[in-house]
Amino acid sequence: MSRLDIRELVVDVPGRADGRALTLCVEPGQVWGVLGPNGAGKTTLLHTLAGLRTPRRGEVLLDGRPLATLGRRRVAQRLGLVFQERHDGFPATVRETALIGRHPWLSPWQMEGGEDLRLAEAALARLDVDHLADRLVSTLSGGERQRLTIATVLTQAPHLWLADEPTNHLDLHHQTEVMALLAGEAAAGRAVMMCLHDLNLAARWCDHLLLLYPDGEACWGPADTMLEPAALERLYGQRLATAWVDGAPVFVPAR
Ligand SMILES: Nc1ncnc2c1ncn2[C@@H]1O[C@H](COP(=O)(O)OP(=O)(O)OP(=O)(O)O)[C@@H](O)[C@H]1O
Repeated sequence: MSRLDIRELVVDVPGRADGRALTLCVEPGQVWGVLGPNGAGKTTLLHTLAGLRTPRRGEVLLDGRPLATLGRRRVAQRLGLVFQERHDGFPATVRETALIGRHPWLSPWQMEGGEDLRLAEAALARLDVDHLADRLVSTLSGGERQRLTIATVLTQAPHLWLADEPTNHLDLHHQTEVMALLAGEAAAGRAVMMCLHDLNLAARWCDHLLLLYPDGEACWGPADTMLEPAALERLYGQRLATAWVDGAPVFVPAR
């Protein structure tokens, strides 16, 4: 299983001072939530951790080796990224799209085999989009498209998930299903880091939290130490009312 070491990392948010450098480890079995208001740098951080953007300072190690020294294929065999934005290059069916998740495991020009297809079909069923397998992606609803994105990363079978708002567009049931899936991945020894706007999903499912402030300040640690109403109110510039339900805090905007 894989771990990500983040050392003295300053992500390159254009026009912003460095703020606090991040030093933390995302370890097998952990579920990290990244919280912060719009523009705080959550997506920029995730893309930096995936090696798609160069940090301003510091480094990211995947299994002890600097990300920058690993080939993209090696990275993609261990690390899966659920993008927030999607740009479909050419017309493809749902099944063909899920199979893209196998590309890091195939040599150039190698066709997908029976086992690849089995993994893709299982992932589509897990995300409840198997009945859409022959449909063109362009015909899907927003929530169906989001579930396909997650099914494609599940087909990729990474050790480490970086997920940018994985519950975007999802109804309540499918939000819960996706959070349970990601928690299950962690329980199976993989690691998860995800950006979330829903504090309550974070409180219920994440065991570690990273709070990113718009000025580049940050704090992180075990979720139960980070879910301080005053810190969260400062994070979002929003007063909150707090209740306890099912053993987890629930945060509601105060009017
Ligand atoms: N290429 C770019 N040029 C200029 N500014 C950029 C560029 N890319 C990102 N930014 C800015 O960097 C900041 C951080 O963006 P980022 O997408 O990481 O925020 P975020 O926390 O994910 O926001 P959201 O919650 O809205 O998704 C934003 O203010 C954004 O406008």
